[in-house]
Amino acid sequence: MAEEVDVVVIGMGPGGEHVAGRLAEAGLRVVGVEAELVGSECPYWGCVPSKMMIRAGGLLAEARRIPGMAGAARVEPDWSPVASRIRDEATDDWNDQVAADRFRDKGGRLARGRGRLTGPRTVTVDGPGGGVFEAARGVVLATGTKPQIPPVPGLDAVPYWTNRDAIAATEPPGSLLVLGGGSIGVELAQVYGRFGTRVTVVEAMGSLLPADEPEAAALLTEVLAAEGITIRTDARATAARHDGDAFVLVLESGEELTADRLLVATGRRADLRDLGLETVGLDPAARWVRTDSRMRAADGLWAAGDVTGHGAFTHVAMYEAEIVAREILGEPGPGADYRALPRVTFTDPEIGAVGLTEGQARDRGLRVRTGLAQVPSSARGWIHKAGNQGVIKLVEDVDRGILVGATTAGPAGGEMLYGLAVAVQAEVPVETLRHMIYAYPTFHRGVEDALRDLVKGG
Ligand SMILES: Cc1cc2nc3c(=O)[nH]c(=O)nc-3n(C[C@H](O)[C@H](O)[C@H](O)COP(=O)(O)OP(=O)(O)OC[C@H]3O[C@@H](n4cnc5c(N)ncnc54)[C@H](O)[C@@H]3O)c2cc1C
Ligand SMILES: NC(=O)c1ccc[n+]([C@@H]2O[C@H](COP(=O)([O-])OP(=O)(O)OC[C@H]3O[C@@H](n4cnc5c(N)ncnc54)[C@H](O)[C@@H]3O)[C@@H](O)[C@H]2O)c1
Repeated sequence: MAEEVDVVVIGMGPGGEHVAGRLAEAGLRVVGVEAELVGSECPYWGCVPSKMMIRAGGLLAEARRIPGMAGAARVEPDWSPVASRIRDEATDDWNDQVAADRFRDKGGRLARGRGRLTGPRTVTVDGPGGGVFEAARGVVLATGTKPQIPPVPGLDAVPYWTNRDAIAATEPPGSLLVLGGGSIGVELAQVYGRFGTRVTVVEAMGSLLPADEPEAAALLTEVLAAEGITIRTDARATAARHDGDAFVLVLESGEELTADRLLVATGRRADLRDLGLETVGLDPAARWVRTDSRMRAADGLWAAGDVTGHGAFTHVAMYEAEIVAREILGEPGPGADYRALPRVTFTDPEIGAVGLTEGQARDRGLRVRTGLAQVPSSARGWIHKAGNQGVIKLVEDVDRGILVGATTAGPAGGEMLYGLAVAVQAEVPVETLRHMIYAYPTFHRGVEDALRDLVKGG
């Protein structure tokens, strides 16, 4: 016999946790289904512990900048406080009791196990908290993503790391090969490098962070190389093996790269095969669960987070989850709008970006004007000196006279982004941006320089 509830949420990562908690607090009968840990990737193996690692690596880098600026400093990296902080403060030793209790305190019911659709508004959960649930209002899919492992011959037979192993490591490896120079690859490469690991990043495309502005990617490449990281772009691995203690990646050129560990960070993908999507008329072989702007995937079925393919970020998961919550509760509010989607890669320099890159804007047929400013040339960048590398790039849709994208790379690059995200979202005219006051001497005052360059270039 199926048990009747109001809503079943499959997957309790940041997206599922948000929508399930909101609906339970509103008094609905909500079942949250989770196969692993409530909270999932972000707090246990992603954003939070990786940013703790980055904070620690940043402290080392700042200390190394003291000579010539503030005296002398001897830096002795020690991974143990980082590992302890991740174990004790971030993850409770990968125990989700606090998160599970938080959901129950809101009135939700947690079903531990693997959920799948077995018909419209029907979910079967296999596991200790299992059962069959009829969801009167509907079902929310928030099942996230998993690492995408490329089909490199031999890779499936070697004990490579994914982000989970790199986050849970109790000591830094002597050497590390990082396959993939995207966000995970560059963030973790820099951290481990700062703790003394000899790091090589192998990226298939022509640059690191290939989805970002080339100016930002070039800057990051220069900084990482200066820190001693080896970067191989346009590099395709044709084989992988594990010889005794060492991992070997064979490149197309025949060159062999060797290290103590191999981290695979080549993107993430949704796994829709076992979710029973065919029982509601959707394609289980699809790459993502496609939704309308109200996050509706089918009648009585919504999706939120990584699984929708709009950007694998916690802020996207929570944004979409909030739309689903409003839809189910009948609350007014706008549908999803990704024009000003912000993203920050937390390297040093941080790479902030919002909206379209120049390339994306041109591909859409927009008439584009760009403006560029170098952070070291700004008053604050010059004052900052050591570690001041950065660049600000603006992308204008000339016909509308508004910014459609921006990149802010530099110290506090992620924080510099905020004003530009508002400008893109609210379509603030470039003329207005040019004639406002930028506090002196902030890093974001460099935006004024980039605006000047934009107008000059036009
Ligand atoms: C190393 C790393 C660093 C990151 N850093 C950042 C960052 O700084 N900022 C940022 O915004 N994002 C960051 N991200 C991305 C962020 O973690 C994800 O975008 C976010 O976790 C997505 O949330 P979600 O709810 O969509 O899915 P997930 O967090 O993937 O959660 C999905 C949950 O669903 C469960 N599940 C799946 N299928 C089933 C099923 N059939 N039944 C029951 N349960 C199921 C899974 O067990 C999982 O717990 C990072 C990711 C990684 C890996
Ligand atoms: N700061 C953040 O917000 C943050 C941090 C980490 C991760 N994330 C999220 O997690 C997602 C996954 O991160 P990711 O770094 O794994 O993916 P990614 O898509 O950012 O980068 C993957 C990289 O691997 C490269 N690649 C793919 N196949 C390859 C191969 N066979 N050989 C060499 N290179 C190959 C790609 O060209 C790409 O540059 C990100 O897209 C992002 O949305 C966000």
